[in-house]
Amino acid sequence: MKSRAAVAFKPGQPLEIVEIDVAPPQTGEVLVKILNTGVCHTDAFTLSGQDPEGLFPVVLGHEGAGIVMEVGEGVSSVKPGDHVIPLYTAECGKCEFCTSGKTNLCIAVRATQGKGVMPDGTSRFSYKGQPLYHYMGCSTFSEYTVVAEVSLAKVNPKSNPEHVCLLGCGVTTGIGAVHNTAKVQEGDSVAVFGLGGIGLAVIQGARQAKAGRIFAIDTNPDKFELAKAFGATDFINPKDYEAPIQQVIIEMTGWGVDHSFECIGNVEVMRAALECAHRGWGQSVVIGVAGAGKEISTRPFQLVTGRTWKGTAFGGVKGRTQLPGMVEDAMAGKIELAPFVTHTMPLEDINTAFDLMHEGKSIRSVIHYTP
Ligand SMILES: NC(=O)c1ccc[n+]([C@@H]2O[C@H](COP(=O)([O-])OP(=O)(O)OC[C@H]3O[C@@H](n4cnc5c(N)ncnc54)[C@H](O)[C@@H]3O)[C@@H](O)[C@H]2O)c1
Ligand SMILES: N[C@@H](CCC(=O)N[C@@H](CSCO)C(=O)NCC(=O)O)C(=O)O
Ligand SMILES: [Zn+2]
Ligand SMILES: [Zn+2]
Repeated sequence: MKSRAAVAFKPGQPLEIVEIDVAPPQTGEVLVKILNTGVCHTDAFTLSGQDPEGLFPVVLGHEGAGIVMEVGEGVSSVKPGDHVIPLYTAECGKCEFCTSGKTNLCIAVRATQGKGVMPDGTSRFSYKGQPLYHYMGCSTFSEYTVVAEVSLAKVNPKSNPEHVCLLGCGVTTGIGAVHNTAKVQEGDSVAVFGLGGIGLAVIQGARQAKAGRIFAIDTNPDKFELAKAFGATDFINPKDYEAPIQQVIIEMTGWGVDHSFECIGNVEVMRAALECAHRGWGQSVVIGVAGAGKEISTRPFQLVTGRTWKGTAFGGVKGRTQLPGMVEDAMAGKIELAPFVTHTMPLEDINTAFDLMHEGKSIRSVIHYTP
C-alpha cells in the first residue's frame, strides 16, 4: 500500500514528505495507522548523524499512537480496530530480560531493531523500489507503519491520541525514571537538568512522589514557567553563575540533592548532575542520549563517597504491561499530558517541529496525519 511519510534520506538534511510503499505485515507483525506522533529530541539526534546506530534512508519517529489495520500470521494479542502505542522497548514476556523482574530491556527484537529492519531481517518500507530503514521498531513518521506484535501496547480506544502519543516516549520516560529507576520518596530533594519534554515529565513524576525541593535547571529561562506549573520549587540558569553548577546546588542544599536527573544528553552536565548528588547516598540518573564517541567521567572519589550513577531507558517501564494503565491515569487526570503539547501541525510541516525544538520554542510538537 501507499503511505505518506517524512523520510530522512541523509543525515543533517530536512525530512522529505513523499509517498512510500508499505508491504503487508508478515508473521508476528502488525500494520498500524498512526493518528498522531510527537517529535522527540532523539529523532533530532539520529537525524543529526550522531547516533552510532543511525541508518539512512530511514523513516524516523517513535512517539506515536494509532489504530491496528491488519495483523500478520500468528498475531493474537491485537486485532484490527484496536488502539495502540508502538514501543521502542518491546515486551515479549519470555526472554531472559522480561522474566528477570529486574529490567524492561526486552531483547526479543532489539538486535534487528537496531539494524533498522523487522525481525526477519527485511524492511517493509520502500521508495521508488529502494528499501528504507525502520527506526527504533516504530517509524511513526509514516502514516502506515509495520510493527512487531511484541512492540505494541493496546490502550483504551477512548483516549486522545494527540495526547497519549507522548506516553510512547517522553512522558513515560520522565515519570518512569522517578518511580522505577530513582524510586523518589516523599520529602526527597530532586534536581532536574534540562526542561524539555523529558525533564518536565521528571518534575511531574517528582511531584507525584511528593518530593520536597525540586530544582529545575536550564540554560533557557523560558522553560521555567512550565517547570513551575508542573511543581518545581527552585529555578537555576547555569549562565547566571560563574561557579560550576554542581557547586551552586551543593551550596543551596548543604550536601547536595537526594536525586538528580540528566535530561539533555550532555556529558559535562552528566558529570555535574552526579557531583551535585548528596554525599553518602545521592543518586544521579542519566536519561539524555549523548553523541557517538562521548564518554562520561568523574573523580572516583565521588562514588567512593557514596554517590550512585544510574541510567534508564523508557523510564524502566514495561510497555505492554504498564502503558495501558498509564493511559488510564492520563484519562483520569493523574498524568497531565496537555501542557506538553505546545504545537500541533500536519506531517507536511514536520521540519518546523525540528526547528522549534532547536530554537528552544517548543516542548512537544505533535504531528497529525488527518485533520
Ligand atoms: N533514556 C531514554 O529512554 C530517553 C527517552 C527520551 C529522550 N531521551 C533523551 O533525553 C534528552 C532530552 O530529550 P527532550 O526531548 O526533552 O529534549 P529537548 O530538546 O526538548 O530538551 C532539552 C533541554 O535541555 C536544555 N539544555 C541544553 N543544554 C543545556 C545545558 N548545558 N544546561 C542546562 N540545560 C540545557 C535545553 O534548553 C532544553 O530545554 C535527549 O538527549 C533525548 O535523546 C532519552
Ligand atoms: N542508538 C543509540 C542510543 C539511543 C538510546 O539511548 N536510546 C534510548 C531511547 S531514547 C528515546 O528517545 C534507549 O531506550 N536505549 C535503549 C535501547 O535502545 O535498547 C546508541 O547507539 O548510542
Ligand atoms: Zn524519545
Ligand atoms: Zn522479552
